[in-house]
Amino acid sequence: MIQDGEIQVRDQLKEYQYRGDALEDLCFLDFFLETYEGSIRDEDNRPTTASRPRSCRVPYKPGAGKAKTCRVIRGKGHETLPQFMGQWFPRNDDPASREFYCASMLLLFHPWDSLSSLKSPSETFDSSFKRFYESVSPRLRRFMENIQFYHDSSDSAKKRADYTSLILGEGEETNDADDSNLGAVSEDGGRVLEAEDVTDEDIERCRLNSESPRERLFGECAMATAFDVGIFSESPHADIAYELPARRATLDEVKTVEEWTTTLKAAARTGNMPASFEEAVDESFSIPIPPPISCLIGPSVSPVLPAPIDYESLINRQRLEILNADQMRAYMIVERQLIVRLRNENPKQLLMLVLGQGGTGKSLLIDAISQTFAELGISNKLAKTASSGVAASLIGGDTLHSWAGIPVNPSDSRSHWTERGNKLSQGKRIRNIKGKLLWLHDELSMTTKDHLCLASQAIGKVLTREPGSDATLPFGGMDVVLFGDFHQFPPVKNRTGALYCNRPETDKARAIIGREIYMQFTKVVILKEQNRIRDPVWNRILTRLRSGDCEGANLGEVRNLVLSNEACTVPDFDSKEWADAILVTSRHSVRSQWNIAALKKHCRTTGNRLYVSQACDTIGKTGSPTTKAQKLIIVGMNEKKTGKLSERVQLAIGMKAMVLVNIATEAEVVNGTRGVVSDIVLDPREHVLNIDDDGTVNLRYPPAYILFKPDTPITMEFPALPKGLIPIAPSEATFRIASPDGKSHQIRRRQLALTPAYAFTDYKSQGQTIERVIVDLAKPPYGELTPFHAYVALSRSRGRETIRLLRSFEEKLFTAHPSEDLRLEDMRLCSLDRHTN
Ligand SMILES: Nc1ncnc2c1ncn2[C@@H]1O[C@H](COP(=O)(O)OP(=O)(O)OP(=O)(O)O)[C@@H](O)[C@H]1O
Repeated sequence: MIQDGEIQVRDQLKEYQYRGDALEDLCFLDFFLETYEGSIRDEDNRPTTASRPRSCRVPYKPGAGKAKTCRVIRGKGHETLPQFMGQWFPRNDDPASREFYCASMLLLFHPWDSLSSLKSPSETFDSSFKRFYESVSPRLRRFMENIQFYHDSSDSAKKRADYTSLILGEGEETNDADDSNLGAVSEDGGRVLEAEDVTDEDIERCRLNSESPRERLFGECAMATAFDVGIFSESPHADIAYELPARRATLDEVKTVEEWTTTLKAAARTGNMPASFEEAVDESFSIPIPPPISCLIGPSVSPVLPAPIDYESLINRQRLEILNADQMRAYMIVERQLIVRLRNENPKQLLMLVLGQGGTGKSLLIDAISQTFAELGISNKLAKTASSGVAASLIGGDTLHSWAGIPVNPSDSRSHWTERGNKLSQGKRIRNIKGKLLWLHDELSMTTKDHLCLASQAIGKVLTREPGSDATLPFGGMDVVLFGDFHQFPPVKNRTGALYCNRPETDKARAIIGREIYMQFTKVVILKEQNRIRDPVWNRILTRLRSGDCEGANLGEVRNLVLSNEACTVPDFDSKEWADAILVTSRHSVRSQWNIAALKKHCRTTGNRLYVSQACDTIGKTGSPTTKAQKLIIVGMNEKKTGKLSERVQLAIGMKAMVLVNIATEAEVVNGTRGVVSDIVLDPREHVLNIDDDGTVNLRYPPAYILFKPDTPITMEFPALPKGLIPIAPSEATFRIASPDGKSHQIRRRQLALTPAYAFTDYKSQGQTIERVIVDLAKPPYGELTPFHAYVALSRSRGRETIRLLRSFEEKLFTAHPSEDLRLEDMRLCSLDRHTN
């Protein structure tokens, strides 16, 4: 410090030792927390003010060498954060440093004048500390516990870092031959993770800690609000008469389900969906293409032309009456184009955008176009995709990546990306694209410039082999209609990748080409009539939210829907309408905790049992069970690294569920399909059931199969099963883990690819109409919440009667425009819309 113009070395030990008598009872830590050094002279002469009483000052004792300064006692609310320089304090559980630890604690927390007063000459620091500790205040005791907590936390973090460092990066060779090596000694002689180091408690702790504490807390706070407002309640289990546990499958049944699964997988691969199981097992099965139309597509070399077909008369005009003016405008552009194509009249390629707010009927229009293809008998000539699995399942399509066989990060370093990849994916791409007349793609807002370029390359590549294609045109000349709403989610983790972002200086070649292709979509129809939202006030709020123009009155209306606000009309969450309400949240932590609570509520009210399906993990080709050390590594892994199959899946009969993989076909039961679990049949090995006091059945193996009833009825039927039900057996995935000895191990996991569907993340909610929705827009612990999140979540239901917000929100979600690029693009698109007919 500088005193009287000179640099003085501060001696905090001396300052403490020479503290005035009034501060005698302060320990070393409190001395610095509760007092600071001030000047005697200046402060004493200063007049007091009514709002700020003069601080209490205590002079140092003589000998401190501080005649001009004193200690000033800090006022209320004036807090200090001490910073301890150098190494952290010793730990309390290491005998080797015990005396040092006790001396340090006494020095810090026991008031002293000289070091010799901390203990008598005959005793140890340990015994003096023990005496002191018995009478110390709870506050100081907590400080000591926190000092030790630092050591406990760093031990756990180190242990976890050791374990997680074992998780293997991609692309390494597997070594299934030697899977018992986890306890080996590494080449440099260091000891590696021993299986017996790990206990069941370690595994459970790791499972609980797989989420960050802040994320978990965020979820717990959401749940606390949900319990407070009566969405959930903790009722005792004792009075509930649960159903008898599910039956076990017979071996014959297991065999049958295996056959079904194999057949469904094969059907999904070919894209040819049989109408019945019998048809599927018939090897000669294939979708019949109606001869009159298919023979007209492609070059017509036959000298004898069949009589022209009146295509218009084959289309049911009555069903189109539902379409409003803009929907009809867009529909007719597509129909006219299709008929000209079918007549082989070489029309100009159609590249059209159909845009519109959530609920303006884009999906309905896609459905109307699909039905026209069906009525003309050419459903196999229509391709439908979306950016996400859920949106794809809503329109009966596939994800763009899966349909066009686009790898995650395609590179053209050695050869063009379309020429690489295994035969299976190349073959699938050809089957999907070949012969298509029209490609409809939904959820445009999440499609990047890169995606559009890649899709154009994939389609162009396949069509080069087709007569009538034009390699100089994007998509090889195929007609394309893109659907969406740019005010919904932009591309994940790549906002500037959105089609409306023009970044020629920074974009790479592929994005620049994608943007060029996008600019060729000059036919634009904007759907304006709102069909989902029936509440004009809510519609106005959402329209303003899209451009960040909400005002005080709008915000007031939204606040009135926050369940914890007094002005909010809290619905009866046990009523028929609200019992099925779905939560939309930005965070997985809230989603997963909500799903568990909702499933328990379902079980309590219906008497259906809760089952916990534990994934069956085995090691590579040997099939031996995983060791505890391996289990510890695996429970800490993100689901993205375990083939998207969860370690545990909660299940109950009657549960609302969502399928997480493409199970039955590319068009019927796919990733994102929602429905209800109508039966659970256990694995035949499940002899002795492990049932908790609350009736929960902890399964040792995933069930042999469940019966699933999709919300959208399926056409396929299975022998001996009621119509509309589909059996779902556990899916399989393989992934790798590594041990520190450099050996890697392939883990094979069997688990049901299913999740309870009482809560969705906002990304998964995009495109869905949800009759009753509870939206969570609270500021998350990490990352940001944008107006896109708010708009997507709040536009899922019909109005103020059917929407509630769980917690309060930040106003800027409603008052900031989501993107300047989008504001400019909106103007350009409006102008194109006016000129499209
Ligand atoms: N012309 C119409 N007449 C009556 N109802 C309609 C019409 N168009 C759409 N709907 C209904 O409005 C609701 C929303 O339609 P749809 O899901 O097609 O909207 P969307 O534009 O695809 O929404 P999102 O952007 O959220 O996916 C649906 O229940 C649909 O049946």
